[in-house]
Amino acid sequence: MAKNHYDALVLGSGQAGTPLATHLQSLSLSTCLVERSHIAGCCVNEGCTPTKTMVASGRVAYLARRAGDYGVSAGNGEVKVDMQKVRQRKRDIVNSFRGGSERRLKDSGVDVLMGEASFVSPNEVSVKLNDGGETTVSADKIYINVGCRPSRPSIPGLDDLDQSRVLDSTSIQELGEVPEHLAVLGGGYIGLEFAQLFRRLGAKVTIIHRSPRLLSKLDDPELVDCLTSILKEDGITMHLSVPHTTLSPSPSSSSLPITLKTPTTTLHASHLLLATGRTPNTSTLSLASANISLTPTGHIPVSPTLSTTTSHIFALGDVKPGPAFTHISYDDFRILRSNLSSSGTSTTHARDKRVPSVVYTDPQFGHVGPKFGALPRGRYVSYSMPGGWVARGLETGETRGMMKGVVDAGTGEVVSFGAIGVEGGEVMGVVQMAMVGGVGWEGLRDMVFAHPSWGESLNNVWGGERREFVVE
Ligand SMILES: Cc1cc2nc3c(=O)[nH]c(=O)nc-3n(C[C@H](O)[C@H](O)[C@H](O)COP(=O)(O)OP(=O)(O)OC[C@H]3O[C@@H](n4cnc5c(N)ncnc54)[C@H](O)[C@@H]3O)c2cc1C
Ligand SMILES: NC(=O)c1ccc[n+]([C@@H]2O[C@H](COP(=O)([O-])OP(=O)(O)OC[C@H]3O[C@@H](n4cnc5c(N)ncnc54)[C@H](O)[C@@H]3O)[C@@H](O)[C@H]2O)c1
Repeated sequence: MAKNHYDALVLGSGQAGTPLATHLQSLSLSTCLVERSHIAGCCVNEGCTPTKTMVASGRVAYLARRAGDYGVSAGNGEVKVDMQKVRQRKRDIVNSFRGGSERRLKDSGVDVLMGEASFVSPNEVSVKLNDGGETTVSADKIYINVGCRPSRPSIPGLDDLDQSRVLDSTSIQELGEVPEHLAVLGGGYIGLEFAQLFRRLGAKVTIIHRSPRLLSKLDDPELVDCLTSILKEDGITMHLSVPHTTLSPSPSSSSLPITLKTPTTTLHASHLLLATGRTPNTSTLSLASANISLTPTGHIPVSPTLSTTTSHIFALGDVKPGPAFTHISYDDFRILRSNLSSSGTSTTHARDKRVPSVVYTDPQFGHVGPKFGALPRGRYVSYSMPGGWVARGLETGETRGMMKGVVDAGTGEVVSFGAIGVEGGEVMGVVQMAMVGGVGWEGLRDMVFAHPSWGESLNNVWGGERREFVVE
């Protein structure tokens, strides 16, 4: 039975809020968690877990088509996809992951309220309960972990389309059949992962992107261009540098019901995926009642220890500005956990220089370090090596991709690293560890890695194309 006053109140069962709630309760602090939709947040229910589960199906389809390259016969390269089975496999894994989180919360003794939270005052939150009614709870400390939702851009004609064909990153995962022609608006993480997945499952796919290069958040031109050519090789059509698109229903005679017009092209699609970014879930939180104002993008500004302008209220995960990843949200939990103990002096600064990320295309694009355009002033040397130099890649028939390390010319420290490869995320993780441990490029060059592993290529990348440059 829920109480009215708690030591701690957690709003949103995201990647930080769920472990934080159980941790607080384990410290004998009475804790309540409010969640409006489902326990375990976006990552488990509609983000990382389901998408990577579906991407695995796409990879199997890709390999089945290439079976002949390996001397294996698999239906002469003709691959059939049962989308309902792909979806069921995804649903099963999501249910199992969510079930685990629900059990852990229940066992911990945290009070869980399923409903929508909004502030009444700096210490009080009203909860509109999902099964009817409303209640108010108060707490000494409040932790906001409400995440983001897919943005709906304002595009002329969007509202005139048959909305069952207009998809976002959540609804696309519930399709029961493969679209005939998927148009993807936005060439960021979500756009690319779904574009390649549905191409592999059998759809015709076209990406329309605003900027001249895909993946604006990972701006190294050499790496992004490498991944772009791979996606083109996979049969994805791209329209880049498209300043605006207009949409309209196609004439009834057309089998493809969506018409997209850009300044240079007109195309027809069966489905449209909106992958143009995510909006923080702050508009219904009544944050003004807690004396918290928002950034122009609707995020909650925080200090390096994650406190808001109201000192007993903290914000964690995607709802604050900065990189929006599960591992960052979970690290926000770690920072608060550390600071709950008397010796804790943890801040976000420690990780700022070395945020890792992986775009789960195949090959993956793993990256760690600042964006190319955000390298601090200094002298650098970059080393680039094509995937065709990697023994493991040649042996497994997976040479697409490249690796690139950027090194401080004075100290030899690796400043950033990108790996496009089948296990690009794992190789990047090895370099991330080297960066944290102060192992420079020469240490990696001379490290004894097992042969023939992907990691072994870290001996060789420094023999690749070498470029010196200065950031003024
Ligand atoms: C398609 C997709 C794929 C992704 N893939 C990856 C990946 O591979 N790797 C990666 O690191 N990241 C990935 N992400 C991003 C990742 O999912 C998020 O960064 C991660 O979930 C962290 O979110 P969070 O902790 O801020 O909160 P979330 O996980 O977003 O949880 C917030 C919770 O708060 C609830 N909530 C919102 N408002 C209220 C309210 N008023 N009252 C009560 N509850 C509320 C929501 O229902 C939700 O459950 C992906 C995202 C998407 C959409
Ligand atoms: N593998 C992962 O870690 C992973 C996977 C999916 C999502 N995510 C997280 O979720 C976030 C959101 O993903 P996303 O792909 O929606 O956003 P994004 O910001 O990564 O990419 C959206 C892109 O769409 C472009 N765009 C915006 N409006 C447009 C328009 N009208 N026409 C054409 N292009 C337009 C933007 O310029 C931008 O580059 C990611 O940035 C990431 O933090 C992570």
